[in-house]
Amino acid sequence: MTELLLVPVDDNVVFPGMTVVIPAAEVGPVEAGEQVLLVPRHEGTFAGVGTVADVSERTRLPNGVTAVQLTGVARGRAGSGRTDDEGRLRVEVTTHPDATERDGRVRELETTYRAVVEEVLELRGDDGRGAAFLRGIDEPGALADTAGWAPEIPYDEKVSLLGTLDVRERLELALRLQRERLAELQVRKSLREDVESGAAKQQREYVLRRQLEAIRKELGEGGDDAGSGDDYRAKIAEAGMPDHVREQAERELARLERGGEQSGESSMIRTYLDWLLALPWAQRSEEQLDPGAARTVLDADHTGLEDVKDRIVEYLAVRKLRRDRRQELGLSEDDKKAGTILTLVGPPGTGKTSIGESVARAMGREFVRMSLGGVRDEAEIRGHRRTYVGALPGRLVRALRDAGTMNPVILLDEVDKVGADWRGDPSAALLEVLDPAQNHAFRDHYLDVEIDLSQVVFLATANQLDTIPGPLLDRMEVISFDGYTVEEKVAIARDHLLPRQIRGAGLTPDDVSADESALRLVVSEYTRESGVRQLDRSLGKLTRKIATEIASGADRVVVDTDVVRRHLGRQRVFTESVERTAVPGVATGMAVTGAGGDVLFIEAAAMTGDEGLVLTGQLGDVMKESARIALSWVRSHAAELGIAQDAFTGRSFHVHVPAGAIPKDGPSAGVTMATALVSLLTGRPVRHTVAMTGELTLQGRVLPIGGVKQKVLAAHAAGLTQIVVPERNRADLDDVPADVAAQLEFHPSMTINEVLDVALEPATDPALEVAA
Ligand SMILES: Nc1ncnc2c1ncn2[C@@H]1O[C@H](COP(=O)(O)OP(=O)(O)OP(=O)(O)O)[C@@H](O)[C@H]1O
Repeated sequence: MTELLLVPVDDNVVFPGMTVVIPAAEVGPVEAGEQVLLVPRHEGTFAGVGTVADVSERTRLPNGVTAVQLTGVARGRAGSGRTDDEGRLRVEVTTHPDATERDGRVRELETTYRAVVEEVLELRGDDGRGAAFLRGIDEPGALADTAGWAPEIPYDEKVSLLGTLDVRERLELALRLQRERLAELQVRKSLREDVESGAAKQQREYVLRRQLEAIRKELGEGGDDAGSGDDYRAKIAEAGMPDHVREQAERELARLERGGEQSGESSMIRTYLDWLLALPWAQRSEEQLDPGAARTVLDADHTGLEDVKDRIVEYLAVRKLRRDRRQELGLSEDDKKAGTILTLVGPPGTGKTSIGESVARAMGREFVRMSLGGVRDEAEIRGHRRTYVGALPGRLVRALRDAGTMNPVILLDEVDKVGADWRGDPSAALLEVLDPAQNHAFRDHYLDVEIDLSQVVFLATANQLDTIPGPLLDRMEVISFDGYTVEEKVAIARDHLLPRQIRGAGLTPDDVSADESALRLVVSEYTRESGVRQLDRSLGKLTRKIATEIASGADRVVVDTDVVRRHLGRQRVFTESVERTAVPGVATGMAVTGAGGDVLFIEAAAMTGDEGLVLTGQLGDVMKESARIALSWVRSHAAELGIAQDAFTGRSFHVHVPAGAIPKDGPSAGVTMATALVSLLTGRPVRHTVAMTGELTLQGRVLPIGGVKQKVLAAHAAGLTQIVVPERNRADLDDVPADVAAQLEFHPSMTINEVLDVALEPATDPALEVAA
């Protein structure tokens, strides 16, 4: 214990490691090389812990005062004291150097502390010196003490920090203080930015307005003619608005005129009036509902899709009868039979959007497409209130503006991709829009007037049903698009896609013609899809190449299989199953993925290990369960399957489903997984002509699944001919087009044993069975 001169430091805290300069008169009689105890003091009250400091030198400050430079060394606590001859207080001091051991928690605190302080430094516009200083500090206690430098941290907190002798506690405290400091800095920064951007915007607007005035003057237009009150008055009078809307418009106009041009509100009022005027209040298309004529239009635009067209024509016929016989049927004026909306569901590129367009054409109405993909916010449908900065009307109002009539066909595209989050549920807004009891008085938040949507025909499209919100689905009448057969695709290419591509490439039918075998080649070897998107793209590529030939002087090109191969290059889609199923352990399944029907190859492998089952390929929980069921069933029937019981001991099994082919309905891969495992364990390869689907139970029963038609079409397109489906899906096979069904052999199965009988090559060599 040593006796040191006590030097009070008023309202300031000097930490070990800090250097301060204090007027010599306040310090007292000390020489370089001596030590003193610096103790923080506030309104006469001393802090409990101070800092032992080295006196390094005396300097003369620019103002002539002599000062002493002191550097903090360690924490120190004052014990008993006495007043010396010169009236100075000298105290017994116990020093408390920092303990240096570091445990995991301290290390963790250090890392977090550094990260937080770096962020603080960045916000404060550190030039790198602060960061370098921080890096130079190695001891955890000293690191915590760096909080003592922060000007934003109040005296009391600094005193507590100095008084915290335990290094870990000190770090915890320092971290809390720095976090608070960071939060405060962040708030200040965003406030500053808000103010700046607001001011910049206003300034910009002001400058632009001044320029506009100058330009008008230059043009001799004087004042502000365009968009003036009179101008609006005339437009409002002509717009044919319903009374309540016109009154609202006039009220706003009066506000505009009262406020004068310079008022900050005027541009907002103008924008609002422009939007009100943009709606086609008085415009209607004369509706045609002749079913025969409609059918002609639908047939002209689309090949195939007979069921779809039938359903649409029925819908139109019902609509027409209800309209014409409203009185006889005792229907109210409101009843438009718009309660259900036709929803076209199916894989991409199957013509859902384009048939929607045809429906509009058939009904003699305008068509607008309103994409709902990724809409999460109710305000996107219904607009933002005008009080919201940058407010705009919602998509419905914009759709009506784009349509130019109040009775268009509006296609709600991708209803299955509507999401909801904290900003509100867009599907609730949609429900209101679609509800005939409410939609004659739809209120957009921005326009804030009632808009009559009851004349609009709504259609919807979706890739899948399962993600459509339930209450919406209740209102929908679903029409499924299951994808096209090879022959249908060829016909679509010949009648629609190719002629359009030919025109698009600047060619005429005199320049090019294509034979059917060439189109079939493009369909089957260059595309793999349920719809016709890739097909359209491939034909586009082909016609562009031909256009180049014609432009370079060629006479006329007849597209045959050679031309296709020359222009489209190597074939893209292989009939893979022959190759893939050549080895035991691979089975061909059928699935419906987000892109429609597809075939997938499920692979099984075994290795030494005790992990039981390993699954790879981004499988959902349901698929993982299917795989477990498959393995359990195979194990429990090993003997009858001719699998040695020890085939399972000390071995792990690995089931892989290639990415990109993950079925939407997880359980339908059950039989395929079991077949792959049995194939692996018996060494019997799966027949390369067989494709299968079905849910498997632990008892080995095969349960029905969905999407039969889509799956069968995909298997057919992939060149498979033996199709295994659950017995209870037998009825669904009627949906498969007859020309496709004629080329396939179906095997409805009740049990997995029946599946295996069809799927596996016979056991050839008994030795193989054991070897696996
Ligand atoms: N049966 C058909 N007859 C003629 N053309 C078709 C047919 N089916 C699709 N098409 C054409 O294929 C293209 C893709 O169709 P469309 O964009 O309507 O698909 P979609 O089902 O709406 O796809 P998505 O779900 O991705 O929106 C369009 O150019 C469309 O005209």
